[in-house]
Parts: sequence; structure tokens; C-alpha cells
Amino acid sequence: MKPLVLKMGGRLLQDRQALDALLAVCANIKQQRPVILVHGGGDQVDQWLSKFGFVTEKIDGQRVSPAEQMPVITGALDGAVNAEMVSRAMLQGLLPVGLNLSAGNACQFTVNTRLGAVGIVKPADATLIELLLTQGYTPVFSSIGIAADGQLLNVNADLAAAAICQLVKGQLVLLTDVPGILDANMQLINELSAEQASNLVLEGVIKGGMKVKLDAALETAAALQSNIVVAGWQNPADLMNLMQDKPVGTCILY
Ligand SMILES: Nc1ncnc2c1ncn2[C@@H]1O[C@H](COP(=O)(O)OP(=O)(O)O)[C@@H](O)[C@H]1O
Ligand SMILES: CC(=O)N[C@@H](CCC(=O)OP(=O)(O)O)C(=O)O
Repeated sequence: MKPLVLKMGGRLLQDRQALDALLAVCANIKQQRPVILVHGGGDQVDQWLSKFGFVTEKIDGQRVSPAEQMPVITGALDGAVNAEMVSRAMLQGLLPVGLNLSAGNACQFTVNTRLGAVGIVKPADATLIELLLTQGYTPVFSSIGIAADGQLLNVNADLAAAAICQLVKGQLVLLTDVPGILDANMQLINELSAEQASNLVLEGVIKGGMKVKLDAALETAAALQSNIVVAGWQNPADLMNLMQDKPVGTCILY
């Protein structure tokens, strides 16, 4: 069965009850099919950078990441947040293995120099992931990558999840802190075509972090010829419903 590639936004880690409930659902799903987790941590990076006295900004939903800030960004995403995610997943019996995007050459990168040490991620080698899945482990990816010359790179976690999903030809679900993509009246959009989406972007209705999520979803939908769901993490039953093909969140059509 197709692996489920689940992206969890960093805000979820600040709500331990919701995180544990969601990971319990993942443990359930894992009895039927492989699960891969990819996590963000944007809020945690904000906190770490400010503690270290750095000022930070985002352009079009992506963090400007000067090389001198990368030890702090890496410490937050591939250190504290990844370890926390692994620890909570372990408690749910998921047999998690913490990884970054360069583990086993899973992904390769070019550098988005306009944003500093930000990686443009592409899927590369699935060998390690497949090995782990075959043995019953749950890969838990941070969104840190390493360029061919060894430079540490910050990758938006939605785009990271999209690349991992394309690599394993999985089912991508992007979980966030809102119930899905909302229209101009803040109502949930149930289904969205690429054309409708681009109009909503032009109208300024879909922006910032949600625009990046949409890009990640559209790219993966086209690559895998399958629909991609953006949904909220607040109600863990939603994920179970989604696995039973019930409509949840916003379905982005390929
Ligand atoms: N049309 C939209 N519908 C829903 N959220 C939107 C929309 N446009 C912008 N957003 C913003 O995008 C945020 C989700 O993106 P982001 O903060 O990057 O989440 P995550 O950390 O889960 O990746 C929402 O909390 C909301 O503030
Ligand atoms: C380049 C870039 O923007 N990287 C993101 C990586 C973390 C992330 O995407 O976290 P969420 O999913 O919690 O938003 C950042 O530094 O915030």
C-alpha cells in the first residue's frame, strides 16, 4: 500500500495533547500501511533566533536564512523539534527514526540564493526510506538538508514533505493550524482546482505559509497524478476519516 506522508506544522508540537492524539492515530494507520512523518517548526525557529539575538523575516512564506543563522535554525529544526517529535512518536509505539532530508541521499538541493541558505528540494534516492519502512520503522524527517558542497540548508517543511512524498510515490496530507484552505469569507473550500487556486492567489486570498502549502500540493498532485489534502490537526478523528476516503479539509485536485 502507498505510504502515508504526513506533514505536521510546528505549531502542533506546542499542543502536546493534540500531538499525542494524532500520533496515536498514526500508530493505528501504521498497522495497515507505512507512515512517514515530516515536521516543521517555524514558530520554534522564531523563538530560537530571537533568543540568540537574530532578527528574522519571511518572504512569500519562506524564511530568509543567512548562513550565520544556520547553526541556530538547524539546532531548532533538526535538533530540538526532531528529537521531541521522535520522543512523542516513540511513546505511541511508532518505532520512529529521526532523519534530515539528506539521510541516505533521500533528497538533493539547489540553493535559493535570494533567501540565503534556503534549499530548493528535489527527490533523489529512496533506498534508505524503503529499507526503514520494510523493517517497520517510521521515518521522522526534519526539513534541514545538506547541499552537495556540504552547506546546511533550511527547507520549507511543506516543500520537504512534497519531495519525500514524490520520492516514495505516497499519499501526501498537509496538516496545519486551520481546517484547510479558506475563501475570502473565511469559509472552508472543499475542493480546489489548479485554476481556481491561482485565481485565489491573484486575489490575495491564499498567501504566506498557505501559498507555499498550495505550491507543494499542486506540484505533488501533478507529479503523482493524485489529489492532495490540506487539513487541520485539531481533530485527530479527521485523519482516520480521511483514510476511509471521507472528505476532510481541502482537496487539491490534480
Ligand atoms: N486562504 C487561506 N486559508 C487558510 N489559511 C491561510 C490562507 N492564506 C493564508 N493563510 C495562513 O496560512 C497559515 C498556515 O500556514 P503556516 O503558518 O505556514 O502553517 P504550518 O506551520 O502549519 O505550515 C494559516 O494559519 C493562515 O494564517
Ligand atoms: C525556508 C523556510 O521557510 N523554512 C522553514 C522551515 C520550518 C517550517 O516550514 O515550519 P512550519 O511547517 O511549522 O511552518 C522555517 O524556517 O520556518
